[in-house]
Amino acid sequence: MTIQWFPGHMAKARRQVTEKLKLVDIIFELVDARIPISSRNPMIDEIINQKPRLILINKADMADPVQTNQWITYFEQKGIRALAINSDKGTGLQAIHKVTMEILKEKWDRMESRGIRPRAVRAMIVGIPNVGKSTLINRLVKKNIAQTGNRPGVTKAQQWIKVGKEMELLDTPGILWPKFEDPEVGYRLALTGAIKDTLLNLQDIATYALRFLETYYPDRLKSRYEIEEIPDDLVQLFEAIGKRRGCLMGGGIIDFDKTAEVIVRDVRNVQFGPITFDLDLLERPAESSNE
Ligand SMILES: Nc1nc2c(ncn2[C@@H]2O[C@H](COP(=O)(O)OP(=O)(O)OP(=O)(O)O)[C@@H](O)[C@H]2O)c(=O)[nH]1
Repeated sequence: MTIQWFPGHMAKARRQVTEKLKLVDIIFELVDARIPISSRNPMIDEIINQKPRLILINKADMADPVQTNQWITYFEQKGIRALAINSDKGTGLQAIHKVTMEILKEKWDRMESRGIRPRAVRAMIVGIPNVGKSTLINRLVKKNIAQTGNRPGVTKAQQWIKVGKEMELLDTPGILWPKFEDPEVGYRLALTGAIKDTLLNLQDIATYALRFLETYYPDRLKSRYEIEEIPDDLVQLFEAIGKRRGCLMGGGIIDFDKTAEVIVRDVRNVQFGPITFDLDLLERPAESSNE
């Protein structure tokens, strides 16, 4: 899905999530394991207010597992439970219900002490575009409900999807916008496929990826493109990769656009192995004042 986030659209998205909040006991906030902070909505705390929440760090198969564990600790130190999952394969999903019941224990105990019979937990998934919301819903219900229930122009009541006997999910997830203001975050969103390529210059995105790989994963960069030494000069690096990958125009001149495309595609297709891009955001003042 392609979304342009105009202020009006943001207000509408926010309103839709806020309206549904009162229907659920808990929010499942889906983030991308490669960018657990950059893939969060900047106003999420304000939007979901005091509602209990579980952060689901999705696409864990594409991220560095050591980093993912550190992110889980990070969130838990802030008092938010977090789980690493892979919605594509269904890994880690079994723990969702158990942890949800731990989060909601007090509320459930209170209900029980007032003689209210235990009922299924009601939950809603929220997250930025492409983070895997529909995949997760489909996995949880093991059917292809999420997409088919979402035809435009079809007026429908709020639908609940049963996940086992003990949980019910809203069939439409809440789509929230990512942080746009920070260019670094923008590149990371582009590299993980959360925003359209046309929003940023492809050569800039590729340059960002190369610099990142050079800094944190130089061996993976060298081995992917069979380069002995990474040249300091960016043009030379592009040329070396372009030559290796046959990105040439007439006369043997390197096609920089094509080379950029190859690099970005390789990152998205995990050709450099699992990578976490949010390595250095833990101490950002903007983030800590947000939480
Ligand atoms: N490798 C991997 N891919 C995943 C995982 N979860 C989702 N995907 C892929 O990510 C892409 C986006 O998934 P969707 O479920 O369509 O994401 P969404 O959040 O519903 O997207 P919007 O409808 O744009 O809001 C798809 O190609 C999925 O197959 C995961 O855990 N691992």
